[in-house]
Amino acid sequence: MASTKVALRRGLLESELREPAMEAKECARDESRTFSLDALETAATIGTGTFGRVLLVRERGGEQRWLALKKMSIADVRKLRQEQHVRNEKEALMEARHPFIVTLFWTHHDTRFLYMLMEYAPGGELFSYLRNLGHFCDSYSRFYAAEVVCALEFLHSHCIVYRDLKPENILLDSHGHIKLTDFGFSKKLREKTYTLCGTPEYLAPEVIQSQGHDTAVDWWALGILAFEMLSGHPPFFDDNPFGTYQKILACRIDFPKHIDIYARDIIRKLLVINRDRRLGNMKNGVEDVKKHVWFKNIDWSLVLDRKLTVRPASAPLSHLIHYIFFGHPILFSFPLRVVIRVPLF
Ligand SMILES: Nc1ncnc2c1ncn2[C@@H]1O[C@H](COP(=O)(O)OP(=O)(O)OP(=O)(O)O)[C@@H](O)[C@H]1O
Repeated sequence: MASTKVALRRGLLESELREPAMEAKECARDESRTFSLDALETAATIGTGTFGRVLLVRERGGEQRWLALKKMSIADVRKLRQEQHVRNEKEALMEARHPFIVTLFWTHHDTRFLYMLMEYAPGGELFSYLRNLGHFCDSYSRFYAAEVVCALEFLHSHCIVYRDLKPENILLDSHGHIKLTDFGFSKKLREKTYTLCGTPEYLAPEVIQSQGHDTAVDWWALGILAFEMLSGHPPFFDDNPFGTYQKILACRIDFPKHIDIYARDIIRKLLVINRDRRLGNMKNGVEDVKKHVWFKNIDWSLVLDRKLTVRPASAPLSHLIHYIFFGHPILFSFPLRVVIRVPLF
């Protein structure tokens, strides 16, 4: 059922923005540090986005640490009316210091560009691994889902709704742990919000129906992500967004046969149209998610310390041999070996 269109990086929805004013003043993210563009040397372009590019940089004569510099054209941001999203991204990332969220060190602007200096995640996007492998096994999916749960728990405790959970926005660090990125659609919630934004396949029903939404949309998106990791495609998909929305609202989930019963159960409980009955959004909040039987072998105290490993039980013999000889978590071995994208020079 996975259409070739799903294999492409999914486009974002344009939201209706009402605040055209550009706020672009310099901001020192780290109290003890400011940076200077002149002191940064560029090694390569990591990738390009809608309004600019992300560069791999490091400080001349400073620590030899690699950093990612997102450079956005002010003209393009204005043309596409994305000022509010840039502002949202900065506001959320400045507040969100967490092991599973990419760290923003510094922001800056000149007459033509806005700059965001961030932690570099050398493993690239989870999306690439997922598309290369087709789908992940139950253990890998649970591993990534557990780290996402911790990141969402943190964001929601700071009243930040993320609104753009998908494999393209989950980067991996050099040890294979996640770093959420792309906070353009995130928002500090003061009350319910109404902006239509996100990626069609990941939109919660209440967003499609413009009912006003809150952090519950991230738990819906976790259900979509878990399904996509386990099956290789999202549960609701069509050739055009309207068809996708109809399928989301119908909420008929066809599970591929290989998906484990506990995984099916948590996905069903996350993909609940009535958000008052959606896992993660009920009285016990995130605890209901953490206590779900799919996560029964997860030691949550290890997750935050980035010490969770994946048991090689369901992995091929080669994984097991690697694990026994090297004592590394399975993440370091084929197939989810993290490809570190630092140029050799
Ligand atoms: N901190 C980072 N470390 C490593 N790679 C990064 C980092 N931030 C972004 N990238 C990569 O750089 C590329 C461009 O990212 P950018 O955020 O500009 O655009 P995008 O998310 O791909 O698209 P858009 O801006 O249109 O949503 C992507 O491939 C992204 O994975």
